[in-house]
Amino acid sequence: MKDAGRGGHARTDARAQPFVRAVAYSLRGVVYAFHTEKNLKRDVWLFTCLAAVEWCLRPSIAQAALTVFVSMCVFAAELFNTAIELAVDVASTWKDHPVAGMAKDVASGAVTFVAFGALAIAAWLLVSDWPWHLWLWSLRNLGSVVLVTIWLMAVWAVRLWPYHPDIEIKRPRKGGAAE
Ligand SMILES: Nc1ncnc2c1ncn2[C@@H]1O[C@H](COP(=O)(O)OP(=O)(O)OP(=O)(O)O)[C@@H](O)[C@H]1O
Repeated sequence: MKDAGRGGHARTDARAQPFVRAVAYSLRGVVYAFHTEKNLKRDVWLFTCLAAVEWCLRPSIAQAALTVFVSMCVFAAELFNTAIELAVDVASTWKDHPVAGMAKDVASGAVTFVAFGALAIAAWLLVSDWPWHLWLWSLRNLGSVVLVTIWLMAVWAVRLWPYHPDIEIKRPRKGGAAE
């Protein structure tokens, strides 16, 4: 990693309120992860499919809120995993070390746990809404549609937010050759 943290932080206006700065830093990290991590990109599409299903089946507002919360947990778990991977790469200087490998495996195990929980909840919601009806063009449970759509737009806003890699993160393990 070249000039990792401080160089990028210096670009955020130092005169900004601490809260605004904190949000800007968080957004920077989230945008980085959503542009570089294949798992997060896949999760965005999975959540888009889930939203489409909810537009059609129109679950109750409580069920829709549950799916939004669960998807937040999945995204958060992926973000923690990404942070841990980066920290481990820096700590191990991209060299093989059994502890570094184990740390990454544990972090990815945590994501797997959350993902299975999310799948179980999605399955339970689908089963509990049986028999399914296509409510796509009706006004039924409109609050659910609004909630899911707002969260979907927020997720896609982060995914499509212009990403300017102001730091260079090299992960030689993936490319094969270490520098
Ligand atoms: N420094 C290391 N030393 C030993 N093993 C490692 C090291 N880095 C990664 N590994 C092993 O390779 C696996 C994949 O690591 P990598 O950094 O490529 O993650 P990734 O493919 O980006 O994972 P994810 O798909 O969760 O983002 C790890 O789970 C770990 O078992």
